[in-house]
Amino acid sequence: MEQYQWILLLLTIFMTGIFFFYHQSPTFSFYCKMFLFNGWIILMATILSPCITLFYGRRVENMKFMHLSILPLKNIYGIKFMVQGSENLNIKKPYVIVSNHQSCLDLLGMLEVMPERCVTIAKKELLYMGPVGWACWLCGLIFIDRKNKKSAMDVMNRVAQIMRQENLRVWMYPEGTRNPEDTLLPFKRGAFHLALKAQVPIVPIVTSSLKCCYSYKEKKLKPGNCTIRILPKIETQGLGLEEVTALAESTRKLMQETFYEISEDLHGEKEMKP
Ligand SMILES: CCCCCCCCCCCCCCCCC(=O)SCCNC(=O)CCNC(=O)[C@H](O)C(C)(C)COP(=O)(O)OP(=O)(O)OC[C@H]1O[C@@H](n2cnc3c(N)ncnc32)[C@H](O)[C@@H]1OP(=O)(O)O
Ligand SMILES: CCCCCCCC/C=C\CCCCCCCC(=O)OC[C@@H](O)COP(=O)(O)O
Repeated sequence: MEQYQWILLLLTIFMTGIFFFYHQSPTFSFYCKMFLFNGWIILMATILSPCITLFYGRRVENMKFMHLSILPLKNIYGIKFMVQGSENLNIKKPYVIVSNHQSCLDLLGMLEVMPERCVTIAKKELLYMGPVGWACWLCGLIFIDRKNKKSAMDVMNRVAQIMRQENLRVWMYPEGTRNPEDTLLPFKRGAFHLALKAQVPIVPIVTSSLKCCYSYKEKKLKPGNCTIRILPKIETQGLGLEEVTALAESTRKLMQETFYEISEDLHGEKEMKP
């Protein structure tokens, strides 16, 4: 046999193996789906980043490229978002969005409802993910070093200074990390310091439990319907910095109640856990 025929034969055996295992093992099919999910993001970032650098440079408007390139993932994986309360985002001025963070699927939900001129606060590690980090930087994401609290706070304080000047909305995950459980983690205070310092409102956005579509523990990724509820803004004008903790607590309580209310598999769950 010629060399290329050997290669074709090996490739066919390899693909048949993948096909076989994909249907035999749920764990293997989960990893295949995750590979495709991350692979798609890396591919899009690799193709688009050089073009965006060349034509636009770093600007918050590039977020629409992220939106367009990530959109197909929603259809590929059959994840449907029902959005409630969109009218609550009809605010012309800057504001801080606080949202719960369950898994990588939150990226799809975030892009589904993200208003114009909105940047996300993200962990610094994302910046080192090659083309993905480059794409995030081009879209204006703001990176914080969670291990270096002082520098993280400095960055946040600078954001507070510029968000009114630049008319920016800021998207934050106050839990500070992904949390697949049904009880929200205690809120970090960065988002609330930001809103109070810039004297802008807070808009809480809650995504219902994603367990119907995704669970890393159970190695599950399947089509499903989720609800995203945008709550009315919480005004911060006139509030002092001494009220940060109370504001963070009351916002968390409101979001936890909303989470139980909109998560179908948690209906009836009323008890508030600490
Ligand atoms: C174009 C093509 C595209 C294709 C490719 C697409 C790529 C797609 C990729 C997209 C990626 C999407 C991005 C998603 C990423 C999401 C994340 O990374 S989430 C993780 C990062 N985010 C956060 O961690 C935010 C939340 N954290 C905080 O807000 C924190 O408060 C903190 C600012 C990091 C500080 O940390 P820490 O000290 O642990 O925080 P606290 O416990 O809250 O505070 C302790 C203490 O300090 C006071 N304080 C907090 N902030 C301030 C401040 N700014 N100024 C003054 N004081 C502050 C706080 O009050 C506490 O004091 P106290 O006395 O105890 O009350
Ligand atoms: C040339 C070097 C190539 C490096 C390749 C790196 C591979 C990167 C793979 C896929 C990139 C997909 C990025 C998806 C981003 C999803 C956002 C997200 O969910 O971030 C997690 C963060 O909110 C919280 O982090 P932790 O829960 O604290 O952890």
